[in-house]
Amino acid sequence: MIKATNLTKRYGDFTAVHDISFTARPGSVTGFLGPNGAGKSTAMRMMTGLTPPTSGEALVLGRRYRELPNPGRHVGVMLDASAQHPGRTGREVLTLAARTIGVGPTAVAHGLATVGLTDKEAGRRVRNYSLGMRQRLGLAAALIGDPEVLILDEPANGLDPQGIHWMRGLLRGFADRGGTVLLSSHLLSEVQIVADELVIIGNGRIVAEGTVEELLQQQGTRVRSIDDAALADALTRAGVEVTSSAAGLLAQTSSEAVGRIALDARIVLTDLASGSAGGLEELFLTLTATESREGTAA
Ligand SMILES: Nc1ncnc2c1ncn2[C@@H]1O[C@H](COP(=O)(O)OP(=O)(O)OP(=O)(O)O)[C@@H](O)[C@H]1O
Repeated sequence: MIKATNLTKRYGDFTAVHDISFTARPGSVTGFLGPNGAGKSTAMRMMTGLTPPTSGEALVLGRRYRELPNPGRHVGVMLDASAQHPGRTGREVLTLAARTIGVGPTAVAHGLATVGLTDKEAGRRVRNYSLGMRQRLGLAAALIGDPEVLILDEPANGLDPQGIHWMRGLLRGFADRGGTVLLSSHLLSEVQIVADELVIIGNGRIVAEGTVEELLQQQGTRVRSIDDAALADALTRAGVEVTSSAAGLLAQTSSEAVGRIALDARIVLTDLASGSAGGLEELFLTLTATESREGTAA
């Protein structure tokens, strides 16, 4: 697993990562989500021993990354897919990665097959790769040591919808076999379809975390019924805060509580869902609004 405890990084008087603590667990895909400049890459660099924290610590499989014996056999890392040597072929990049951590050449063919790069593509120089192909190659390099943990910075960047769907299957399978996955993105849509748990970061701080369902529940419950006025009345009488909009009623309680109150009032529900009409997108924008460039400029 990955455990960050009070992880902080300061550059002069600028704090890029401020006191973040979270755990990414085996068997689940944890999405690290935040707008540009939120501190995701800096946090991942600290987790993989590339940047020393100013304070706090990040442990991977119970140790600091640099203290892991042959870390490539335990932790697959992809921080910058475009950093691969442009003059080498994909196969050369993977062969070098395999040699560095001491795995045999069969791992190269297996890695290429896993990420769907053909023999012909593997023979081309990386400078001629599309961004999506580089991401696939980066993933193959991260997976080559058969690690238990994956730390991936913006792995879906440059992938087309089919590519994102494919990556989701790959990471899901990895997690289902007991692996731990931490992946970052600035796009909710990318993370939402892949991740079980979300850690949302804005301006270096964690602003929300939990499963998609838990985060949606924080926004309340969206409900429609055959008589919204009567339902709003019943909810208010039960002490639940209710607001009305074109999308129906938004009740500040769980969907179970709304269902029970409607049952008691004998009102038929026609629609019941966690979260506001804007869903997680609205939550993400609200939580990170004051932290993002647009929020700061406004
Ligand atoms: N070496 C450095 N020196 C000074 N500031 C830095 C350094 N590295 C990162 N920062 C700053 O820290 C902040 C967080 O950057 P980081 O790259 O971690 O963000 P990010 O969430 O990964 O963003 P993006 O989605 O754009 O990749 C930014 O304001 C960045 O300019």
